[in-house]
Amino acid sequence: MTSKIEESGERPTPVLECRGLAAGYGAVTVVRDLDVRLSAGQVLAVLGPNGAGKTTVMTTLAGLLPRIEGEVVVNGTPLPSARPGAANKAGLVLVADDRALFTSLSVRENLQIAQKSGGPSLEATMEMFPALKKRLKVSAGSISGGEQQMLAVARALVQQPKVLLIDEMSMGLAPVIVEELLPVVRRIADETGAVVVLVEQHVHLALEVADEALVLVHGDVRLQGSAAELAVHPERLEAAYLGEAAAV
Ligand SMILES: Nc1ncnc2c1ncn2[C@@H]1O[C@H](COP(=O)(O)OP(=O)(O)OP(=O)(O)O)[C@@H](O)[C@H]1O
Repeated sequence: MTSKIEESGERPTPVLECRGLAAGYGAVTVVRDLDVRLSAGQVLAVLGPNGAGKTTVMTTLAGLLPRIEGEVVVNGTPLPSARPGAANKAGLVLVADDRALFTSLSVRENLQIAQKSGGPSLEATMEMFPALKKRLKVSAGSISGGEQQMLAVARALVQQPKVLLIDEMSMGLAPVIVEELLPVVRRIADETGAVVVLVEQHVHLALEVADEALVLVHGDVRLQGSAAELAVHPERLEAAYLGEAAAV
């Protein structure tokens, strides 16, 4: 069905927009000129070699690092720089690469701490993670790495994110576990309408679930476009990783 906005040719207000974002540490700029425009339910894969600036982008979007330049806009409202509380209130939720779980608390308690009034119930959230549902009473420190990652994502979901930022969910996990987890990311975007920004080292798996992708190299966007296009042109990805500028 075609929406009224599509019929009139207007572009819908993006859920997440970054314009001319520059990020870094103190006077040192490590990411430059990042432009992103994502609508509800879209998944962006942020790719690139070690040290490219991917985590810096995520922490800056979440308001944990001050922006050096540029704007971050959520549902049309510009966010103040370096205000993690304001970013969270606007609907940005970061799943950090260290997962930051309360390991001595149970899985259920980790989720209850994060729950928001009016947010989804634990039961509804657990539908996405049947394996975790069986582990609700177990301490978060005793579940497997894959289950801990599920818990970290579930804990973000109970906060009803408009923008879910997931930094390297596959860190330390076997590829077979990553193959199970990444489709859940697609489901989250499809079923909740959240925008998902995903930093991922498993490039081909990430492109399978993403709508858009960008490749950061030394803080510059070397390639940006449709994930499906990139998936069928691995040579463009290779060129970007090797430092040759290209467009999708
Ligand atoms: N706290 C910090 N202070 C100063 N420089 C930092 C800090 N954290 C990261 N950097 C530098 O910023 C650059 C980008 O780092 P970042 O962690 O964002 O890259 P990344 O793409 O996420 O890498 P990886 O894939 O290895 O996690 C690197 O040169 C790094 O040394």
